[in-house]
Amino acid sequence: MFIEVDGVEKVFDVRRKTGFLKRERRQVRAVDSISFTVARGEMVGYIGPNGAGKSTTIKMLTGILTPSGGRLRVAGIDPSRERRRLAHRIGVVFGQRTTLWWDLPLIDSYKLMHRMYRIPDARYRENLDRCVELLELGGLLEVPVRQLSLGQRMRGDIAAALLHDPEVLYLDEPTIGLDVISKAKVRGFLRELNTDRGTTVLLTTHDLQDIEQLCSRVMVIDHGRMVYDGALAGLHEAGGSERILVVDLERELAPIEAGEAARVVKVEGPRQWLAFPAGESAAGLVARIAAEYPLVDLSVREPDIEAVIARMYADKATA
Ligand SMILES: Nc1ncnc2c1ncn2[C@@H]1O[C@H](COP(=O)(O)OP(=O)(O)OP(=O)(O)O)[C@@H](O)[C@H]1O
Repeated sequence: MFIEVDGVEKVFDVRRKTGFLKRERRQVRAVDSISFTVARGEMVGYIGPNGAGKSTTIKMLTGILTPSGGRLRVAGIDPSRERRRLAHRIGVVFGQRTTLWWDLPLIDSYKLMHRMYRIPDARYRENLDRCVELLELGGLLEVPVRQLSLGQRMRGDIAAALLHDPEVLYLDEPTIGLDVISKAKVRGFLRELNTDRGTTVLLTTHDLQDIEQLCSRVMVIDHGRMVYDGALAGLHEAGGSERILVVDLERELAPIEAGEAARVVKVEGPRQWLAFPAGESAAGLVARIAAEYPLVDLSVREPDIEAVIARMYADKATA
């Protein structure tokens, strides 16, 4: 297995000031004995609520943090022991932070990485050309990073993480704050990277559509523990989660009757909200409504991860 995580834990010692001289010592178990493996070429989503332990896991996989217990291997390497050797084989993108030099034109950051990673010239050129083309960076190379939009900067960061041909790419919230078009570009690129080059991808996100469009497998962590590992459809089933179809009709009408497929949960003038199982396609439902009602516009809202996980617990508690 390319990534092996076996009973890995991370405990932080936290000191908190509780009074003038008083300090309280507390331990935070950020990751609590998790185990999983990822095969070479897999693209896996890693999701969970805020503070669940996702970033801590990624930091241990890159070697930035040393586990408090358990066993961890990436490409056969113990990340925290041989962080520099591993660095040549992995790429990391933190959506909320950039690895690019803020004041320099984008191309200068790439030139610095070329030297830092000692990437052979031909390989550097080839990878750069490919990223510039696929991530549409052509017109941006001479622009200082601080002047790039968030979406442009994110594409710039993804290219930076790939110049040294990593076998695995860790992405922490790569679509956070991006508009619909930028999201589509980033997702398209990642899909291609995974299918064409076989790069293993571990993707942390709050956007279930990232997972839906990219990953056949999703792992869910909550309070440091792995609570689900499987297909996204199975997660929706386990959580009984629902998507919401919002339809605008020509005029105010009685609640739409969609039979078993969906139920109206809200009506506001000509706008109606219908809940339907998240694992099912909206296409059939939309077609049926369009055939019988004067439909003007529609949109689909995804369930958020917090809601899906909360429902999983609610189901377990009542089971
Ligand atoms: N350096 C640290 N020192 C102390 N506690 C920490 C440290 N880093 C993380 N934690 C704690 O560990 C827990 C897990 O944090 P982590 O950042 O891994 O969560 P996350 O799932 O990535 O959350 P988010 O989605 O908000 O980024 C949290 O309770 C956090 O406060």
